[in-house]
Amino acid sequence: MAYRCFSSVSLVSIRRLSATNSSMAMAAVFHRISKGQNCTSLCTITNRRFNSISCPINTKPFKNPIQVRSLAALSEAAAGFDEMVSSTQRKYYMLGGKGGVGKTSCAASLAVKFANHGHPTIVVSTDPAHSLSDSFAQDLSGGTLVPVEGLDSPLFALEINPEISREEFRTASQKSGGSGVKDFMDSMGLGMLADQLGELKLGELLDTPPPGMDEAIAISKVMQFVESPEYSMFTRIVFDTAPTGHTLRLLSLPDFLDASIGKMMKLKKKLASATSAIKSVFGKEETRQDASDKLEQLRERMAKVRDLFHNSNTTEFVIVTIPTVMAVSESTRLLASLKKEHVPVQRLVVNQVLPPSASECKFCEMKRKDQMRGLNMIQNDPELSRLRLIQAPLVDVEIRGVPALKFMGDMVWR
Ligand SMILES: Nc1ncnc2c1ncn2[C@@H]1O[C@H](COP(=O)(O)OP(=O)(O)OP(=O)(O)O)[C@@H](O)[C@H]1O
Repeated sequence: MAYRCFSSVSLVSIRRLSATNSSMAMAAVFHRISKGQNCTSLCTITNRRFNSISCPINTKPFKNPIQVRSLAALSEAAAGFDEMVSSTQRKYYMLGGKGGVGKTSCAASLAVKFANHGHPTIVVSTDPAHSLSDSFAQDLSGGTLVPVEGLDSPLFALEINPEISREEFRTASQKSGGSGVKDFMDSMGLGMLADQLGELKLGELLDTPPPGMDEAIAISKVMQFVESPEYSMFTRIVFDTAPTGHTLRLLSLPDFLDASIGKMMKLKKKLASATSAIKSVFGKEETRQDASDKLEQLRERMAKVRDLFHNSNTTEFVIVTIPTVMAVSESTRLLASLKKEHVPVQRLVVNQVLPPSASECKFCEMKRKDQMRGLNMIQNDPELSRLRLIQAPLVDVEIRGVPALKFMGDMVWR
């Protein structure tokens, strides 16, 4: 049986073209793709056989031309990248959505595009299960800013190590009034104050942190970087966030942590007189002061994170989804929660949409129908349909490495 790839877009060919730096040829390929020509014409341009997704040849035309039109109409919606790139003021973009829909690919491709448009950019992963390194096909781990190779403009990546950040927080809290101080106060016969500490349930908080706490700490860590004068040159910060559940909890966490840390600080002041007698004996005042400063800094940063989430002049949350009923339903819930938290949202990326094709096999036909259901849900949802819809086609190989991300960025962020 003869086989032909069903996807109109081939990264295999694009990689080859980008390796020869033939952006004109890439533009020609993409032009043909966007005109809905099938893979045969793309193969002709690139003179390359596809070897990824394939299905039996079936030259049947579409049964339902409305479906094609509807997909095409969606693809005409542009991201409004000009607006995203225009200001030289620092902007934060947070990309989030259901697991596996393409958040990292979209975030990384946006960061590459910003960098290529003259914005020194940082792309940050706050997902404890990082995939930035995989997406860029480079080792970006280590919890510090790492330059991304393969671009002419400055792009740095940061994968926050939640374990290390949590440990820092735990140490600071324990030194400044957490369970370490509780034991200490107990041993000094100050049981009443120790009970007050117990009420804060700090031990519990630190030993079994609520989901999302890693993220909140991660973001506060990012603030540490972005506030530092050394990094003031960066004008675009793109966050690749964890799947929806984490993100939602994260949004309410700055308030929660601010309150918890606030309680700790208050208590710290109450304890000041009691500890002043002790400190001379133990000579640990300096350490406690350091820890206390650290906690105060964390609190200030949390307040900044909270403000940042809500400032539509500087921040935008971009929802990423795929055209399936499950993913769209989750996007609806995410948007509702973001609205409730007053987080600015303007754009919805619908990723992995089957590109138009002149011929159709049974599998593609079924898949396209299925995707139409998801797309219709978006169009009929009063809230989601108000967003700027951006379509990203399904490509036939994994999106990995800078050339592939550049290609994706040019498709999505237009
Ligand atoms: N438009 C696309 N066409 C083809 N493959 C894609 C597309 N977008 C993403 N992918 C692939 O899907 C997989 C998941 O993508 P990605 O890691 O970006 O998703 P994610 O939402 O960040 O996942 P997670 O929730 O696990 O962090 C990757 O292998 C990626 O290359």
